[in-house]
Amino acid sequence: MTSKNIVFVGIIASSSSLNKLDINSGYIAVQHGKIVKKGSTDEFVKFEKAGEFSSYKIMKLSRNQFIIPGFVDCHTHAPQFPNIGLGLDRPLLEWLAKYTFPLEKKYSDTEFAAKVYDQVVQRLLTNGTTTACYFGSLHVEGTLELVKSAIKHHQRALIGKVSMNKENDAGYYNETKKELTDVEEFIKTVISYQNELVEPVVTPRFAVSCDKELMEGLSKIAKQYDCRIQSHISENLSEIEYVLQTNPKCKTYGDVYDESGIFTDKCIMAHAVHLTDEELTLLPSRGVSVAHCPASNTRLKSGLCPVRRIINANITVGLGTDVSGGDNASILDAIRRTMDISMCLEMQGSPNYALNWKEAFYLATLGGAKALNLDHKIGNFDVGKDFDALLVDVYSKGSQIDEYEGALPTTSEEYVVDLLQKFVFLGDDRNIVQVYVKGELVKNLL
Ligand SMILES: O=c1[nH]c(=O)c2nc[nH]c2[nH]1
Ligand SMILES: [Zn+2]
Repeated sequence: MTSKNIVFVGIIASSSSLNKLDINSGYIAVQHGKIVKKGSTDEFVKFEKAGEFSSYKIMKLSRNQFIIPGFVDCHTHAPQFPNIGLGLDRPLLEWLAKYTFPLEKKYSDTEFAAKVYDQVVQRLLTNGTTTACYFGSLHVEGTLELVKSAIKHHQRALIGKVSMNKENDAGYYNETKKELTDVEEFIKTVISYQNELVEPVVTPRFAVSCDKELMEGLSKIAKQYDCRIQSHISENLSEIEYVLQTNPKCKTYGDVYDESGIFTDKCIMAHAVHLTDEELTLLPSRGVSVAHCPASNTRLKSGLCPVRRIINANITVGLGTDVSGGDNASILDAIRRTMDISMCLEMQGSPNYALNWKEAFYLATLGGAKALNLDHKIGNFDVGKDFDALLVDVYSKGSQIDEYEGALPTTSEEYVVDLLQKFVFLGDDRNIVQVYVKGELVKNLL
């Protein structure tokens, strides 16, 4: 890894809002990992002539290359990666009991944990995920291995030791007191590493595996250490039924979390497929954001999440791959499924539900950064932000995208939009030729 002062000159694309994707020819200057200057190509030429960039490495992009912000995965389960693509024949609660808890239990073995997590972090960086919000397992030491892997490979990561105190067949849970002590130990240890890219997250698995006493204790810890909280909500109808049965005084699933102090502006909830109108008012009133996980919602037959309805309710939304309920560890896949699921809902009669590719790209970048409360640092290329970025080559050698001579428009404005569109619909890790996190080069195919 090398961190130099670099100026990138060429096509630069990033979102400033859901409806505004800026694609320009120009330059971005990066110093000590931060964006210090940007502007047009003419300005670059002027500054270069004046010697302003004499201490910088100059990267001139080719006609088929562009720079975009790194992808943000707002929700994935690192210990479940060995199960990716397997065991997707059961609905959520049966799937957890049959495949997921038995695998996650194995992370009491720190050697096993270290090996898996090293692969997981590298896979995500290869896919262009510069920031990931991870669920670990129940184990302090095992989940610290994930923290160490993220630090080693220089990935920006929010990492939670999973909390559960309700008995299950796998015996995969803790007594409440031990759980609260373990969570504090985990948080203190991560903070003691003093790594600027990695932060701990309080992580009650969901209200099926955590009782009110535990959730109240966890929300106090989150407040004490000023941590984010992540969990799951309203993914599956049987899950909702169970939560309401076991919390008879609550009218909605959201009330269960809210009454335990979980719902704050530092809270990220995965799924939210079946939210009621009351919950669609409650979540934004508390500043809760949602990680939209279209792959697992389909694979576990949980439902078609009405993401446009959630966005219209003023809830901040990012995307999650949710491995291994989700079967794909790339945010490009989450972008495409977001478009597909929202289009299915539109075709079933919900007008204007479909998200177009520019909107889905926003959710994968700035939307995710906002959902994780990281948009002051990442998500687009505003001056002052950290340089988390992907250098994409649409026609890189061996990629899936073929170049058809004369097929794309010749005006440069249309050409660059089409290039980005091709990547969003067809690209994969072979097109992501460089990945930068806070200015450090963490993947290089050039
Ligand atoms: O998709 C999911 N994956 C999980 O591991 C999980 N745990 C609770 N709810 C969950 N949903
Ligand atoms: Zn999940």
